[in-house]
Amino acid sequence: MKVALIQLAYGDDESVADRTARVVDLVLAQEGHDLVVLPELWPAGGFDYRAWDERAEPVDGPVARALAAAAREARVTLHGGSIVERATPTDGDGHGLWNTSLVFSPAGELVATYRKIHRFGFGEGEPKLMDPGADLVVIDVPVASAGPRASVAVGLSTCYDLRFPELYRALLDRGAEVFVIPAAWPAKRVAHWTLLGQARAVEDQCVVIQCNTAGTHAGHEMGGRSQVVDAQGVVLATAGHHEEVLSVEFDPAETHAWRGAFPVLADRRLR
Ligand SMILES: O=C(O)CCC(=O)C(=O)O
Repeated sequence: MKVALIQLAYGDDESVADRTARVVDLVLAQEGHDLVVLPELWPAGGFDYRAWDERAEPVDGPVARALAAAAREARVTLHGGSIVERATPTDGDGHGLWNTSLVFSPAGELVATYRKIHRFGFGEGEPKLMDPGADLVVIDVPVASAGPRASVAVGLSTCYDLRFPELYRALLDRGAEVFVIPAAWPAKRVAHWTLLGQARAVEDQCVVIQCNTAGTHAGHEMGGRSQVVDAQGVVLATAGHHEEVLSVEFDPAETHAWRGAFPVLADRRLR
Protein backbone atom coordinates (compact mmCIF):
# COMPACT_ATOMS: atom_id res chain seq x y z
CA MET A 1 0.00 0.00 0.00
CA LYS A 2 1.42 3.31 -1.08
CA VAL A 3 0.51 6.32 1.08
CA ALA A 4 1.38 10.01 0.88
CA LEU A 5 1.15 12.27 3.94
CA ILE A 6 0.93 15.97 3.09
CA GLN A 7 2.38 17.74 6.13
CA LEU A 8 1.02 21.18 5.24
CA ALA A 9 2.53 24.37 6.69
CA TYR A 10 0.45 27.52 6.92
CA GLY A 11 0.42 30.85 8.72
CA ASP A 12 -2.20 33.52 9.34
CA ASP A 13 -1.88 35.41 6.08
CA GLU A 14 -3.20 32.87 3.55
CA SER A 15 -6.87 32.92 2.54
CA VAL A 16 -8.84 29.66 2.67
CA ALA A 17 -9.27 29.85 -1.12
CA ASP A 18 -5.52 30.21 -1.71
CA ARG A 19 -4.72 27.43 0.75
CA THR A 20 -7.29 25.16 -0.88
CA ALA A 21 -5.80 25.77 -4.33
CA ARG A 22 -2.35 24.96 -2.99
CA VAL A 23 -3.63 21.76 -1.32
CA VAL A 24 -5.35 20.64 -4.52
CA ASP A 25 -2.05 20.98 -6.43
CA LEU A 26 -0.26 18.96 -3.75
CA VAL A 27 -2.90 16.21 -3.93
CA LEU A 28 -2.73 16.07 -7.74
CA ALA A 29 1.02 15.53 -7.50
CA GLN A 30 0.42 12.32 -5.49
CA GLU A 31 -1.13 10.29 -8.34
CA GLY A 32 0.07 6.68 -8.07
CA HIS A 33 -0.52 6.46 -4.29
CA ASP A 34 -3.38 4.37 -2.87
CA LEU A 35 -4.10 6.82 -0.06
CA VAL A 36 -3.28 10.52 0.40
CA VAL A 37 -3.71 12.14 3.83
CA LEU A 38 -4.05 15.81 4.83
CA PRO A 39 -3.85 17.31 8.35
CA GLU A 40 -6.63 18.25 10.77
CA LEU A 41 -8.55 21.52 10.24
CA TRP A 42 -6.20 22.87 7.58
CA PRO A 43 -8.91 25.05 5.93
CA ALA A 44 -10.16 26.67 9.14
CA GLY A 45 -6.83 26.71 11.02
CA GLY A 46 -6.20 24.15 13.78
CA PHE A 47 -5.92 26.76 16.56
CA ASP A 48 -7.67 29.66 14.81
CA TYR A 49 -10.72 29.39 17.08
CA ARG A 50 -11.99 32.88 16.26
CA ALA A 51 -12.27 32.04 12.55
CA TRP A 52 -13.98 28.68 12.93
CA ASP A 53 -17.57 29.88 12.83
CA GLU A 54 -16.98 32.02 9.73
CA ARG A 55 -15.05 29.23 7.99
CA ALA A 56 -17.43 26.39 8.87
CA GLU A 57 -19.04 24.62 5.95
CA PRO A 58 -21.18 21.57 5.24
CA VAL A 59 -19.64 18.28 4.09
CA ASP A 60 -20.59 19.19 0.51
CA GLY A 61 -19.25 22.75 0.74
CA PRO A 62 -16.55 24.42 -1.38
CA VAL A 63 -13.54 22.75 0.30
CA ALA A 64 -15.18 19.32 0.06
CA ARG A 65 -16.00 19.84 -3.63
CA ALA A 66 -12.40 20.87 -4.38
CA LEU A 67 -11.10 17.77 -2.56
CA ALA A 68 -13.56 15.47 -4.33
CA ALA A 69 -12.39 16.76 -7.71
CA ALA A 70 -8.72 16.38 -6.70
CA ALA A 71 -9.28 12.76 -5.56
CA ARG A 72 -11.02 11.97 -8.85
CA GLU A 73 -8.33 13.60 -10.99
CA ALA A 74 -5.43 12.00 -9.08
CA ARG A 75 -7.34 8.66 -8.81
CA VAL A 76 -6.49 8.25 -5.13
CA THR A 77 -8.41 7.64 -1.94
CA LEU A 78 -8.11 11.04 -0.27
CA HIS A 79 -8.37 11.53 3.49
CA GLY A 80 -8.95 15.25 3.26
CA GLY A 81 -7.99 15.99 6.86
CA SER A 82 -10.82 17.73 8.69
CA ILE A 83 -13.04 20.75 8.29
CA VAL A 84 -15.18 22.70 10.74
CA GLU A 85 -18.48 21.14 9.74
CA ARG A 86 -21.71 23.07 10.00
CA ALA A 87 -24.60 20.66 9.67
CA THR A 88 -27.57 21.84 7.63
CA PRO A 89 -30.02 21.79 9.22
CA THR A 90 -28.32 21.61 12.62
CA ASP A 91 -28.83 18.10 13.96
CA GLY A 92 -28.46 18.06 17.70
CA ASP A 93 -28.99 20.67 20.35
CA GLY A 94 -25.42 21.87 20.81
CA HIS A 95 -23.24 24.23 18.81
CA GLY A 96 -23.98 22.81 15.36
CA LEU A 97 -20.24 22.62 14.58
CA TRP A 98 -18.03 19.51 14.49
CA ASN A 99 -14.39 18.75 13.71
CA THR A 100 -15.15 16.42 10.80
CA SER A 101 -12.81 14.33 8.67
CA LEU A 102 -13.77 13.68 5.05
CA VAL A 103 -12.68 10.69 2.97
CA PHE A 104 -13.15 10.58 -0.81
CA SER A 105 -12.90 7.56 -3.11
CA PRO A 106 -10.77 7.59 -6.30
CA ALA A 107 -14.07 8.29 -8.10
CA GLY A 108 -14.45 11.49 -6.07
CA GLU A 109 -17.33 10.27 -3.90
CA LEU A 110 -17.51 11.18 -0.21
CA VAL A 111 -17.29 7.67 1.28
CA ALA A 112 -16.84 8.49 4.97
CA THR A 113 -17.05 11.25 7.52
CA TYR A 114 -15.73 11.08 11.07
CA ARG A 115 -16.58 13.62 13.76
CA LYS A 116 -13.75 13.95 16.30
CA ILE A 117 -14.88 12.28 19.52
CA HIS A 118 -12.44 13.79 22.07
CA ARG A 119 -12.47 17.60 21.94
CA PHE A 120 -9.23 19.39 22.80
CA GLY A 121 -9.04 22.62 24.79
CA PHE A 122 -9.95 21.97 28.44
CA GLY A 123 -13.05 24.19 28.33
CA GLU A 124 -11.74 26.50 25.58
CA GLY A 125 -11.55 25.92 21.81
CA GLU A 126 -13.25 22.69 20.77
CA PRO A 127 -15.28 21.92 23.93
CA LYS A 128 -16.54 25.50 23.97
CA LEU A 129 -17.33 25.81 20.26
CA MET A 130 -17.96 22.32 18.88
CA ASP A 131 -20.04 19.22 19.51
CA PRO A 132 -18.34 15.84 20.09
CA GLY A 133 -18.68 13.03 17.58
CA ALA A 134 -20.26 9.78 18.76
CA ASP A 135 -19.59 7.26 16.01
CA LEU A 136 -16.65 4.94 15.36
CA VAL A 137 -15.66 4.75 11.71
CA VAL A 138 -13.74 1.98 9.93
CA ILE A 139 -13.66 2.01 6.12
CA ASP A 140 -12.26 -0.23 3.40
CA VAL A 141 -9.60 1.51 1.33
CA PRO A 142 -8.69 -0.14 -1.99
CA VAL A 143 -5.04 -1.08 -2.51
CA ALA A 144 -4.37 -1.09 -6.25
CA SER A 145 -0.88 -2.53 -5.92
CA ALA A 146 -2.29 -5.67 -4.20
CA GLY A 147 -4.79 -6.57 -6.96
CA PRO A 148 -8.20 -5.33 -8.11
CA ARG A 149 -10.18 -6.64 -5.10
CA ALA A 150 -7.68 -5.93 -2.34
CA SER A 151 -8.45 -3.42 0.39
CA VAL A 152 -7.42 -2.60 3.96
CA ALA A 153 -9.66 -1.68 6.88
CA VAL A 154 -8.78 1.83 8.05
CA GLY A 155 -9.96 3.23 11.39
CA LEU A 156 -10.42 7.00 11.63
CA SER A 157 -9.51 9.31 14.50
CA THR A 158 -8.23 12.86 14.93
CA CYS A 159 -5.36 14.48 16.85
CA TYR A 160 -6.24 14.56 20.59
CA ASP A 161 -8.08 11.21 20.12
CA LEU A 162 -4.56 9.70 20.07
CA ARG A 163 -4.42 10.12 23.87
CA PHE A 164 -7.35 7.73 24.40
CA PRO A 165 -6.22 4.11 23.81
CA GLU A 166 -9.72 2.69 24.36
CA LEU A 167 -10.83 4.32 21.10
CA TYR A 168 -8.16 2.39 19.17
CA ARG A 169 -9.10 -0.90 20.86
CA ALA A 170 -12.69 -0.26 19.78
CA LEU A 171 -11.55 0.42 16.19
CA LEU A 172 -9.43 -2.76 16.32
CA ASP A 173 -12.50 -4.72 17.44
CA ARG A 174 -14.30 -3.40 14.34
CA GLY A 175 -11.57 -4.85 12.15
CA ALA A 176 -9.11 -1.97 11.72
CA GLU A 177 -5.67 -2.89 10.38
CA VAL A 178 -4.51 0.71 9.87
CA PHE A 179 -5.21 3.87 11.89
CA VAL A 180 -5.14 7.25 10.10
CA ILE A 181 -4.69 10.27 12.38
CA PRO A 182 -4.68 13.81 10.97
CA ALA A 183 -3.56 16.44 13.48
CA ALA A 184 -2.68 20.04 14.34
CA TRP A 185 -0.39 18.94 17.19
CA PRO A 186 1.78 21.65 18.73
CA ALA A 187 5.60 21.58 18.69
CA LYS A 188 5.84 21.82 22.48
CA ARG A 189 4.24 18.35 22.94
CA VAL A 190 5.43 16.69 19.73
CA ALA A 191 7.35 14.06 21.73
CA HIS A 192 3.94 12.76 22.96
CA TRP A 193 2.68 12.59 19.35
CA THR A 194 5.65 10.47 18.34
CA LEU A 195 5.53 8.20 21.38
CA LEU A 196 1.75 7.67 21.45
CA GLY A 197 1.65 6.84 17.73
CA GLN A 198 4.26 4.15 18.28
CA ALA A 199 2.40 2.90 21.37
CA ARG A 200 -0.90 2.56 19.47
CA ALA A 201 0.92 0.59 16.73
CA VAL A 202 2.55 -1.81 19.20
CA GLU A 203 -0.44 -2.35 21.52
CA ASP A 204 -3.02 -2.82 18.74
CA GLN A 205 -0.72 -4.41 16.13
CA CYS A 206 -1.87 -1.92 13.52
CA VAL A 207 -0.10 0.36 11.04
CA VAL A 208 -0.37 3.97 12.27
CA ILE A 209 -0.39 6.85 9.77
CA GLN A 210 -0.05 10.26 11.48
CA CYS A 211 -0.24 13.42 9.38
CA ASN A 212 0.51 16.59 11.35
CA THR A 213 0.56 20.31 10.52
CA ALA A 214 3.70 22.46 10.18
CA GLY A 215 4.26 26.25 10.39
CA THR A 216 2.93 28.69 12.99
CA HIS A 217 -0.64 30.00 13.04
CA ALA A 218 -2.72 31.84 15.66
CA GLY A 219 0.38 32.01 17.86
CA HIS A 220 0.87 28.23 17.97
CA GLU A 221 3.94 26.57 16.51
CA MET A 222 2.98 23.21 15.02
CA GLY A 223 5.10 20.11 15.57
CA GLY A 224 5.38 18.45 12.16
CA ARG A 225 7.01 15.03 12.66
CA SER A 226 4.34 13.14 10.71
CA GLN A 227 5.13 9.46 10.78
CA VAL A 228 4.16 6.00 9.57
CA VAL A 229 4.68 3.18 12.06
CA ASP A 230 4.23 -0.48 11.18
CA ALA A 231 2.37 -3.07 13.27
CA GLN A 232 5.56 -4.07 15.08
CA GLY A 233 6.24 -0.46 16.09
CA VAL A 234 8.97 0.14 13.53
CA VAL A 235 8.96 3.74 12.29
CA LEU A 236 8.93 3.46 8.49
CA ALA A 237 9.27 7.21 7.85
CA THR A 238 9.26 10.49 9.77
CA ALA A 239 8.87 14.04 8.48
CA GLY A 240 10.83 17.01 9.73
CA HIS A 241 9.51 20.27 11.14
CA HIS A 242 8.58 22.06 7.88
CA GLU A 243 6.14 21.45 5.02
CA GLU A 244 6.90 18.09 3.47
CA VAL A 245 5.26 15.21 1.64
CA LEU A 246 6.09 11.80 3.07
CA SER A 247 5.69 8.93 0.60
CA VAL A 248 5.73 5.48 2.20
CA GLU A 249 5.01 1.95 0.98
CA PHE A 250 4.16 -0.98 3.25
CA ASP A 251 2.75 -4.47 2.79
CA PRO A 252 -0.57 -4.90 4.71
CA ALA A 253 0.02 -8.69 4.72
CA GLU A 254 2.90 -8.12 7.15
CA THR A 255 0.41 -6.91 9.78
CA HIS A 256 -1.38 -10.27 9.65
CA ALA A 257 1.89 -12.18 9.62
CA TRP A 258 2.97 -10.32 12.78
CA ARG A 259 -0.38 -10.90 14.53
CA GLY A 260 -0.01 -14.61 13.74
CA ALA A 261 3.61 -14.82 14.85
CA PHE A 262 3.05 -12.86 18.10
CA PRO A 263 -0.67 -13.35 18.98
CA VAL A 264 -0.82 -11.05 22.01
CA LEU A 265 -4.30 -9.77 21.11
CA ALA A 266 -5.71 -13.27 21.66
CA ASP A 267 -4.68 -12.99 25.34
CA ARG A 268 -6.91 -9.99 26.13
CA ARG A 269 -9.06 -10.63 29.23
CA LEU A 270 -10.93 -7.35 29.80
CA ARG A 271 -13.46 -6.35 27.14
O1 LIG B 1 -3.08 16.50 22.87
C1 LIG B 1 -2.34 17.39 22.50
O2 LIG B 1 -1.27 17.65 23.07
C2 LIG B 1 -2.69 18.22 21.30
C3 LIG B 1 -4.07 17.96 20.79
C4 LIG B 1 -4.51 18.96 19.81
O3 LIG B 1 -3.83 19.91 19.51
C5 LIG B 1 -5.80 18.81 19.14
O4 LIG B 1 -6.50 17.81 19.32
O5 LIG B 1 -6.16 19.70 18.33
